[in-house]
Amino acid sequence: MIAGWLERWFDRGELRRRLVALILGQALLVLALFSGLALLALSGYFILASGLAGLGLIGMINIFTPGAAIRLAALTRTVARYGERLITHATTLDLLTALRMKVFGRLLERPELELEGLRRGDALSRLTADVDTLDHLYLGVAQPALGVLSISLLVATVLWMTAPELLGLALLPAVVLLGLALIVAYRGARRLSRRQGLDYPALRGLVTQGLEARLELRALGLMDDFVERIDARSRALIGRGVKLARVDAIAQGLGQLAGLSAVWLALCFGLSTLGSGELAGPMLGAIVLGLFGLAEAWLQLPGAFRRLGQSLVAADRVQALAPEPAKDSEPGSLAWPARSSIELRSIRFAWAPHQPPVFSDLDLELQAGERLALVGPSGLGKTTLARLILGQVRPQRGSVRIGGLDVHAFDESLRHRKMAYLPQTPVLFSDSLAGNLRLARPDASDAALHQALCSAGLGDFLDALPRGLDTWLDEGASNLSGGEARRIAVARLLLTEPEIVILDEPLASLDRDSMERLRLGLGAWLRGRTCLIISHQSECLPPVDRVVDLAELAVSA
Ligand SMILES: Nc1ncnc2c1ncn2[C@@H]1O[C@H](COP(=O)(O)OP(=O)(O)OP(=O)(O)O)[C@@H](O)[C@H]1O
Repeated sequence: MIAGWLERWFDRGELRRRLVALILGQALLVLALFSGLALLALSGYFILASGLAGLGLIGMINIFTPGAAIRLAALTRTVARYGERLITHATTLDLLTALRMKVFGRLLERPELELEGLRRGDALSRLTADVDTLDHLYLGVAQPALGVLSISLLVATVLWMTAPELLGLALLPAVVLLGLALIVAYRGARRLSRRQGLDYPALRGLVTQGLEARLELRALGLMDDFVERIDARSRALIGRGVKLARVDAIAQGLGQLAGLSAVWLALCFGLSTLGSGELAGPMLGAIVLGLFGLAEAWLQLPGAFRRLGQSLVAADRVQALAPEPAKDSEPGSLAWPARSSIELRSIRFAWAPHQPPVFSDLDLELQAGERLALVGPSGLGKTTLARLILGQVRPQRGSVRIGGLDVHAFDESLRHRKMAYLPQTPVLFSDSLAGNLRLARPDASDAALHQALCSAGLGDFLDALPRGLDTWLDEGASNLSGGEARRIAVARLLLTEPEIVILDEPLASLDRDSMERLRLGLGAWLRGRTCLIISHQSECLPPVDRVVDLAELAVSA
């Protein structure tokens, strides 16, 4: 299971490079566990032998060899444990770093539309948490499980050689009980973690929504109801946490019972056979304390199996959010055509199979360098059309061609460089004004930024800012008016050099004066570029060659 998952994310070379470290770490862990066990067994032997010799029940004993062996075991345990931690933690962190890079790399390969969904759905923070959970998979699950299995086999072999009857009478029942503890831990954690994984984002989403809509909720008198909903969700989440803790406690209890039952059973049956001379007293002491050491090691297992359940749920989610890219989705590698005309032919597009199509048979053509205004009432599909041209979504039928070539044949980064898009609600980052503008052109001089702001009609606005280009913009540009934020986004666009420009409501929320200034600035910049301007009304547009009403286009289609 774990091996299959690892192979899906890492190629054999990457795994082989880390394999030596992983094997060395595992060997050191087994050595540390074995030394701990030997320490207890030897102590048991030594204490009983000394006691019996003191009572005169056995003859002289050698105290030097067991004493030296105890010191050696204690020293080995400490050094092996230190080395194991050092090696395995470094390797696991290294693997996790590589995994993170791969997961986020794959995410970036997903279509933009899906990424939008991820951002909204809080999926990214869940993904980060899930990748972090995966460090348990080796450190908290595979490694202790293999280590404990190794020393359990070792103890079974020693018992088989020294007191074979204890194998069936003491060890076997304890192993059955331990198996039960592991099943409880694994199944309980898997079931509850899956639900918890859904509850956390739902609660976070609800709290964020509540914070964003707090003024509306207050105005409508719905705040108490909303708080009650958050409360109910968090109570459900806490309830699941309590259940998980209960499962954990039951599994730990069963695990402890398994270990201690091995000790007690070995003691009882061992004592009963002492008289028959099958087992010497000091040897029984070694076995009982050795089993005590094994019981201690077994205590790690229920926790490891609980983490296995949680990690596998996390692994499934990571796999689902960042699946392997389909083999046929190789990015195109065509060069950009000399003439950037746009041609949409017989387009049928629906957002989802069960939804009515936005377009059922749409044709539209823009000559290279032409400036077209697309007008029409809200909800008719103007933005959808822009996204089809940008290649963000694919039509179910028909083709979108740029310069005669399919838009998806171009590499995505080339498309981003050659096609600029001003969305209806552009995003500004919490950064300085200059930082926001330089996203479009990192090497732009202050003079270029100043010029872009003036062309967007923000010359006076900039002059009035005490800190000028260094002015800080709050998250979501909340310290700006809607019109200012929109024009800053336009200024950012003016710093780019695209062949095709799509502007979604560029002059919305502006007064007549600002609109006039922006029309002039945009008009000069758009010269020579193929341009599609989307608007509700045919008035208030930058100068265009042609106006097309989408309502007529869609009806005539
Ligand atoms: N991401 C999406 N997922 C599902 N449906 C969508 C999505 N975006 C838009 N739609 C639907 O597609 C239809 C066209 O929407 P679109 O935003 O393209 O219209 P519009 O003409 O640009 O509207 P407006 O002028 O109000 O921006 C609408 O019915 C809308 O609900």
